Amino acid sequence: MTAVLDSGISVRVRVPASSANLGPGFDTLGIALGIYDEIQVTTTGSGLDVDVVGEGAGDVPLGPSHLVVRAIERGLEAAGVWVDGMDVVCHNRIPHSRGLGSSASAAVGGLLAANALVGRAAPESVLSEEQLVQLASEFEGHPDNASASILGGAVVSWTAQGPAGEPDYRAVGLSVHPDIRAFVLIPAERSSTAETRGLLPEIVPHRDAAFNVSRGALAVVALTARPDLLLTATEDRLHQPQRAAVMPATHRWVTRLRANGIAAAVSGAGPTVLALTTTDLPVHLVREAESDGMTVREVEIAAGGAELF
Ligand SMILES: Nc1ncnc2c1ncn2[C@@H]1O[C@H](COP(=O)(O)OP(=O)(O)OP(=O)(O)O)[C@@H](O)[C@H]1O
Ligand SMILES: N[C@@H](CCO)C(=O)O
Repeated sequence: MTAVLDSGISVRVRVPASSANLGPGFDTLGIALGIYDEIQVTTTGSGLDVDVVGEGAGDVPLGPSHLVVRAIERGLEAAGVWVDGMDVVCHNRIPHSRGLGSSASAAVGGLLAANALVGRAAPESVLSEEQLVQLASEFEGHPDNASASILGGAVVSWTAQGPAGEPDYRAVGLSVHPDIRAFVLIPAERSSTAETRGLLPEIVPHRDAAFNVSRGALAVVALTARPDLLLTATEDRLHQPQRAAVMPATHRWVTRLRANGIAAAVSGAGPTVLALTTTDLPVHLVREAESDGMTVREVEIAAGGAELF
C-alpha cells in the first residue's frame, strides 16, 4: 500500500564527509569527517524545485537526475511512500570529486531525509541504520564512504552475499582513539572515482595482498588503541601506487608527509591527502603544501553520522 504525504512537511538533514580506505583498507575502512552538507526537503503539491548553494552549484543538475533527489526518491520508494512534489535545498560544503565522499554523503543525506518524511506518513516503515547502510551502498556503490557517513567515527565495512547472490552490505563502527587528529590536503584538481578505479589491476600478487591484510588489521588497532602504530598501519600496496601517476601532487605529498613520520594516505580515490596524527602538522610542511596548490586544514573526526537538525 502507498501512503501519500501531505504538502508542507519539512525535514532538515546534515551529513558528514568521509575518507575511505585509510591506506590499506581498500573498499573497507572509512572515517567520517566534520565537513557537513545540509539538505532541506519540503513536500509540495506538485513539481520539483532544486536549489544548490556552495560546492557543486552551477555544476550539478537541478532536476530529477540530481543525486540527492534520486536518493530521496529511492528512500520513499523503499518505504512505499509517495509525495506529489518537493522543494530540495542543498547547502554543500563537501568538495566534489576530491576523495571526500561527496557522492556517498549526497546519497546518505537524501535517504535520511526520505526516512524522516516516511516517519511522518508511515512510522512503521522507517528504515533502520542497517537498512540505510544497505540502501546507500547499493545506491552509491561505496560502502566504506556511505557507512562512515551513516555511523560516524571510523568504520569497517564489508560485503556479504544475500540469499539470491545479491550484495549484502554490512558495517561496524570503531571507537577512534581520542588523541587522533585528522588533516586534509585538498588539491584544486578533481578526480573521478569511476575513472581512477579503472586503473586498478584485476589480479594482485599474493605478497601484496598479504601485506595489505596485515596493515589493515593493524589499522584497526592503531585507530582504536595504538596511534603510535598509525604510520605503519596506513601503508598500502593495492591501490595508491597504481593511481599515483594520475595524481602526482597527491603522491608527492603522501610520500613527503610519510618521510616526516606522518601517517598520510590517499583519501578515497583521491586526490585529497588524509593525514592522521596526534600532533599539529609541522608549519613548514603546511606552508610548502599550500604553495604547491593544496588547501590544508584540520578537520574534526565526526563522532556521529548523518542526523536531522
Ligand atoms: N551534494 C551533491 N549533490 C549532487 N551531486 C553530487 C553531490 N556530491 C557529489 N555529487 C556528484 O558526484 C560526483 C563526485 O563523485 P565521485 O564519486 O567521483 O567523487 P567523491 O564522492 O567526491 O569522492 P570519493 O568517492 O573518492 O570519496 C560529482 O561530480 C557530482 O556529480
Ligand atoms: N574505496 C573506494 C572509495 C571511493 O570513495 C575507492 O578507493 O575507489
